[in-house]
Amino acid sequence: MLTVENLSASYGPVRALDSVSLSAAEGEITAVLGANGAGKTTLLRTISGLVPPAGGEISLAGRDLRRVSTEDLPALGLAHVPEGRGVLAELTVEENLRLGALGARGRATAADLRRIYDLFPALADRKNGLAHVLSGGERQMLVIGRALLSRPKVLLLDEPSLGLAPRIVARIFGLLRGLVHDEGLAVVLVEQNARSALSIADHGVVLNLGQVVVRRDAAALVADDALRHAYLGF
Ligand SMILES: Nc1ncnc2c1ncn2[C@@H]1O[C@H](COP(=O)(O)OP(=O)(O)OP(=O)(O)O)[C@@H](O)[C@H]1O
Repeated sequence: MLTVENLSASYGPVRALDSVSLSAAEGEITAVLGANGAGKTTLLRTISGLVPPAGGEISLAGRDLRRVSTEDLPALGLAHVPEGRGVLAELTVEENLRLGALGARGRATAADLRRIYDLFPALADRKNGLAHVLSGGERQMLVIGRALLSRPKVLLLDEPSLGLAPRIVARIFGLLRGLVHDEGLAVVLVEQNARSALSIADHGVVLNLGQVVVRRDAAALVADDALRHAYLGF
């Protein structure tokens, strides 16, 4: 569904991505792992057109994304949930969700909203409350739910586990796994929490200094003690 080939990107003299190749298939989660500064966020931002590529190719269902502007991506089926759980704090939970449909499809229908509330019942309980009262885990559910309202084919998720208790991470990742399985979504999951990410991922790609240093099935990566210790810290 999403294919990235030999993608490079720089910030001035800093080469943050160096010829990175990766793909994300329908119904699968590709985890992108690596230390601080490895280039994970830059990879997602370059796919989304927020950082201009210095070279390489990006295609979504065969279409060249380098020629598509960022604001047109939701309509083509690409949703990006950046790090930081940005919600509009003074809007209600439901108003925040409705924003997710706007860029891609116009107005959210009652059925669209019901689908998100079925997936994340905690949001249904708070739908008329202001987003600023949500816990960190609920905010993460809200930004994922908002992205899903555009009915993406590919979902880019940047560090969804950051700062959340392990129990909440397990719950959100479990929901994500179910969603990918049921709806055939292709997910690129950027995480520093390699252990949790690999517990739900199909494939793992490790970045180091902007380059892919390991690419394995998730289970094989977890089973390889030497790789795990060298790159993943668990
Ligand atoms: N806006 C920027 N301007 C200049 N350099 C940047 C900028 N953003 C990132 N970098 C540099 O690019 C490299 C890759 O950073 P990036 O944020 O993509 O890594 P990361 O793997 O996502 O790390 P983190 O987990 O800390 O977000 C680092 O050397 C970083 O310092």
